[in-house]
Amino acid sequence: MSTRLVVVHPDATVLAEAAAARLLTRVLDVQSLRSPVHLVLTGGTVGIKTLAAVAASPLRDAVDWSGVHLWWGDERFLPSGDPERNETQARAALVDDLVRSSGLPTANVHAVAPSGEGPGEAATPEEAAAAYAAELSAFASPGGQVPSFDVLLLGMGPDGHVASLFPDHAALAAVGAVVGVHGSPKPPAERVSLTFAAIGSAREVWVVAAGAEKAAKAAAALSDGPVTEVPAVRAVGHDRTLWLLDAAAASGRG
Ligand SMILES: O=C1O[C@H](COP(=O)(O)O)[C@@H](O)[C@H](O)[C@H]1O
Repeated sequence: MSTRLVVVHPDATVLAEAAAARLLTRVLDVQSLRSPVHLVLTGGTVGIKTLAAVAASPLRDAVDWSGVHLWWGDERFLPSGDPERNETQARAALVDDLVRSSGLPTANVHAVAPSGEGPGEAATPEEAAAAYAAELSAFASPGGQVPSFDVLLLGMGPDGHVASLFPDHAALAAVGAVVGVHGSPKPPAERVSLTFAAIGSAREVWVVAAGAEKAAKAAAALSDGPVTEVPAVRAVGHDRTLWLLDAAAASGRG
């Protein structure tokens, strides 16, 4: 049975540092049991702050990064290197440094294809989604569509979206592992996202959120509100779900 734990930190900085320490400890624990480790990164304010805290932590040197694969829960469908791409921000905060200095193989960094016409680029979100699904499937656990994700990080928007699954959007009902998203209410309009099926297959899902503007939707998700209004309610890990909040984001709970 899946368990849920809510942990409240005083502010966004402590939240990011605690989430980073927790993530590195989890990787070390998993590496003592099995290899490789599959981690899913998130974009968003606290998500990227958490990656920067991982980069700054002395614990990162205890991890065998050659046995870690990095994936993304969603991507903004934009050209390579665009500053709004989750990949670009994660590379700047952590990933490029791990490749440069900590032995993370470039082949273990599984980004969603950027928009464009060149090699490794995709003309539409659907084309990028299909390529990402194929990459996930190449590392899938037996009988599955995606790898057995050890930790899947998600940010949550003030509207309750997770990954690129927005309230009242058709992508909430998508089947398969990955969906191309059009008409996102948050720019850019075109995105690529893991589906709820893929998110729910992760061993652990960790939602990281900070700020008073997230309080109402965090409270709604934690009291099992309707998924069409608060997609984050379906951010549930197979074994465990962690909600890592700052005090402001937790302030809407009764
Ligand atoms: O657009 C996105 O937004 C969310 C949350 O962002 P935040 O800045 O409100 O924390 C993020 O989790 C998601 O990955 C991203 O594409």
